[in-house]
Amino acid sequence: MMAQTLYDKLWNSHIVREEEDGTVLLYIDRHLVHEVTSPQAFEGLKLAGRKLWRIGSIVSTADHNVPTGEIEAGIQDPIAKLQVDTLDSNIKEFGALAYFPFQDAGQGIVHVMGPEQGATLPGMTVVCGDSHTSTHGAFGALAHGIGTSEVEHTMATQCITAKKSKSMLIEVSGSLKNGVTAKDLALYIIGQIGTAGGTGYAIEFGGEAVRGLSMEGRMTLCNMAIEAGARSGMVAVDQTTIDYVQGRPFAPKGEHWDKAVAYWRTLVSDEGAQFDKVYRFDAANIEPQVTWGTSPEMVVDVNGRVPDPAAESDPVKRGGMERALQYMGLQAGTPLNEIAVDIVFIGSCTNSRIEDLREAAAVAKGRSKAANVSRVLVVPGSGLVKAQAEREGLDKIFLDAGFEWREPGCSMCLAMNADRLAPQQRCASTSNRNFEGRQGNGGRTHLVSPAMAAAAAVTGRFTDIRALN
Ligand SMILES: CC(C)[C@H](C(=O)O)[C@@H](O)C(=O)O
Ligand code: SF4
Repeated sequence: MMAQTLYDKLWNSHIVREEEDGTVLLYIDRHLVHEVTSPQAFEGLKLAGRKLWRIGSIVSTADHNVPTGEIEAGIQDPIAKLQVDTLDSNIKEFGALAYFPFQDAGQGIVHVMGPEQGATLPGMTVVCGDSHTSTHGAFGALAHGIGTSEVEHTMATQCITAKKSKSMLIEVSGSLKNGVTAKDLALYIIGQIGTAGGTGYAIEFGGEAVRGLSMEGRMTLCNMAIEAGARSGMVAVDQTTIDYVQGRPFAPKGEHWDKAVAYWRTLVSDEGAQFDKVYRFDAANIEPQVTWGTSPEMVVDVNGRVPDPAAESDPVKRGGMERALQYMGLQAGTPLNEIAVDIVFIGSCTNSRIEDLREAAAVAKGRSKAANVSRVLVVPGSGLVKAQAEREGLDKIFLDAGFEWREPGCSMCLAMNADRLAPQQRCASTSNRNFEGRQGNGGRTHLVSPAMAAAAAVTGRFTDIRALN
């Protein structure tokens, strides 16, 4: 048999039917559901008098609209409240394998909750009406976002219609330097291949530097595959994957576990498998990254400078850079480490897992928020992450440093709840998108790793984390 990629294996094992033009009905194992993209889908089922095809595939939580401050008081914003209440009543009516509603101990950002519950498993097809579903590919799963009509289609039939993407391998050799994290790797890759670099491809991340990442790091990397233009990113299964999954609530148990592990170990690209495109990078060239513009590809090393549009020969790119500098309130040539920040946000499905919080806390420990920084929000990705962090005393470290310790949710990652930037406020953020207005109208977002965000919080400007050690 021909050598297969991991993507080939995941794809082939889920084909229900294939048309001559290559369109496939693809079986979906796990359907993650949040409050923003599910109301119309449930409404469609109701109108057609349909039920869920497989209740046991649905795992749900509320995340985008939930407040992260005083949650005992409930949701103040009527539109947000309606959306979250609608999810409650839909799940009550239709059922689910598991539901973690607002104020539940297991509630959290859907892409943090799924893996930590063992609801995301190797070999699965995972969908959600959310572009960052690519996160779950870290488990050797085929995972991507779907639109609301596909959410309804999946609910009704357990399938989506799809066409196979081209395959891309991004191989990173060597080991990441001290202070350089999966987030820096993700930003670096996007800086190199661009936000359209992965368009039309399913990306497999491999090589020594990727093998060396924890599951949290792999999730951060696959989370940002969508910012590189690819709907899905994935990492082959290895012992790190299996160790992470073992013992989680929805992971297989007993003899099922042994059988599952034997299968999961086959979820790697075969020796000699062919990819449509291959990129190779060396981890030794990667420094801590900071975005300077309004797209994740507008990124430089922390010790670099804001680039000069005049040096760009492509007029379209030059125009984009000029506009970005104006929006961001920056001058070409300014050293990144002289840019002062107003707000710091540590959270989002990119970087709100326990390891991210540990990395931020290691920087915050014994230090305090700089005087020019008005707020530092630390937002755990889920209730379970929050509880774990509190067991480790991380909350105290943050509070002692003058940071805010908040309740789980998407929070300031996007302006859909009460946590937002005011116009022109400059934010060091561990999230994944720095588009105009993403964190609030007129807000200025710089994407960084958790350690770099904490370093910006305590020094008041972008600072090479290694200069603090
Ligand atoms: C609201 C949701 C549909 C959206 C997405 O698809 O990604 C959001 O999570 C985001 O990050 O912009
Ligand atoms: S944390 Fe941000 S990127 Fe992730 S699902 Fe929520 S809004 Fe989207």
